[in-house]
Amino acid sequence: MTDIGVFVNIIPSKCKSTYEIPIRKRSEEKNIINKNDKVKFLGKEVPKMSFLSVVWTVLTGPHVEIAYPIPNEYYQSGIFKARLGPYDYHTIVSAEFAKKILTENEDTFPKYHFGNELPVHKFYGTGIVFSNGEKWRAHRKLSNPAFNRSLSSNVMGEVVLDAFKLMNSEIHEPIDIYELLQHITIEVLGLVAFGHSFGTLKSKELPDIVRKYKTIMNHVETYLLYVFPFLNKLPIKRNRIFHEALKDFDKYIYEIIDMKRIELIKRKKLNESKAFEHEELLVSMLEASEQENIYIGRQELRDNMITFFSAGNDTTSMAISSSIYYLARYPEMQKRARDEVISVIGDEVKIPTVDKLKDLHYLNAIIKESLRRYPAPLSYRQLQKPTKFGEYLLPEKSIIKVSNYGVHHDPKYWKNAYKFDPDRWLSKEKNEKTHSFSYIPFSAGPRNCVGQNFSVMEQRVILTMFLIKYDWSLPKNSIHKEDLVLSKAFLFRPKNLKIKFQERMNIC
Ligand code: HEM
Repeated sequence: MTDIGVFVNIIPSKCKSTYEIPIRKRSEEKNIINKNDKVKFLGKEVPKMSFLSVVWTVLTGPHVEIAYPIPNEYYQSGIFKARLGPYDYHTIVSAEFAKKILTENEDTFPKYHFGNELPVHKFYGTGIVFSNGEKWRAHRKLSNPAFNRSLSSNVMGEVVLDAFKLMNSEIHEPIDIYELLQHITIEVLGLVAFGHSFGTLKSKELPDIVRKYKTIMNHVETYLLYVFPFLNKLPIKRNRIFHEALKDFDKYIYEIIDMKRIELIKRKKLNESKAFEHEELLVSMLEASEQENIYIGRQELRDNMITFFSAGNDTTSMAISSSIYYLARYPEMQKRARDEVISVIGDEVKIPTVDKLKDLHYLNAIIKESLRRYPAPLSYRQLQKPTKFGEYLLPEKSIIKVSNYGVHHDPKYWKNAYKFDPDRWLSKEKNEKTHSFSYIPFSAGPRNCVGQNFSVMEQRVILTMFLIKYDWSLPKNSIHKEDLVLSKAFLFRPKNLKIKFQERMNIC
């Protein structure tokens, strides 16, 4: 941390700022002075997080907006900025501003392109999450039908039954629930995306390829590598281990892709259709690319498969972990959720059907509330033109982050915003003070989450089966007694969250 000066915002703090922007047809804007082919926008300066607060949040927490609680000043402006390394990041916490960014045409506010040297780019490449324009539209066209065809509560349920076997052999000790859920979701995604079992639940010992994946993710999520990009270029051990793990992981994924392509060609020759109730994502995308006449190359398939695999596992694991955590912390909620599950599904450990899952109103409220408290903080965009947010005018190229976490805790729309309260989703008044964009865990608009139905189904299946099979609680010495403590990763995840499970006595 010697190069602390990188944090310092060189723009002097004053109440008015002046931006010089090449002329466009924007004469309707206020505060414009025409001058020699240039216009000057005199906008009020967006509130800036102090240097010390930024340093503190980077060192102690996962994200700058998680200054807890978010200061009211930022809710009044709806936007604030923080200097991270070489750039100013503008964070939106207003539902109205989020709506503006998310619902406009996807080309007006495209995804921010993280530098090619950054680990996020090296791992995800230019698949659906990070591409823009025509390339993104082609990916999305192939992904939508593929996701609809790959939903299967049976695959998810079978994996949970395997997890129970592993849990029962270790039930005398509190279990790291996030880690277990990661193994469950990796296994589900392996089967759903590639028709491939990674074997994460066969034994406590993790398969080598999954350990490599974790090494990669650990590196990709290291915040300091984004704040100080030069670190990525240093010939240090950490970077070398990352590149080696990435090479091995890629080789593994390419082998699966090649195998599936051959399988598909063989099936075509024999004129066979698969006898499964669902189709693997990879195969569905290959089929859709033929039907739509959209060519998808080997590397693009790799980028998308890796994206689905990764986007789907940490996010869903966090969502279920926080539900399990709150149910451990509030036993009366756990009992109410279990009573509901038993009354709708019965007291037998079995895979629930999709129809029944929809009738679990209280459980669904728990899932919604968990996603409100801890959504996946992802959406980075870059302005292609000067854009007004209320009284603030931001220049072209500004980097914008839509903080769904911030929006989800705005006191304008959420009473006791930091309280976990599933009943807020069931009460009649719930819609009185809301805004259509005050709840956006899966983002919204054209670039919303393509896997949201998949994830919600997975959360429902896993929580339902856990509620029938086990009672659970926080160990006496838990660091999470007062609140969920988060690790310093890029995405939200709990820090060492151990849960004590006990098999219920009266289940069939
Ligand atoms: C609780 C679980 C999940 C949450 C909270 C979540 C959240 C999000 C959010 C906020 C975005 C927008 C990102 C942005 O604007 O940069 C997104 C996009 C995306 N998500 Fe999810 N997600 C979840 C599960 C999944 C699953 C299970 C998959 C796939 C298996 C998935 C695949 C994707 C993809 C491919 C995109 C990019 C869509 C596009 O750009 O067109 N997500 N997700």
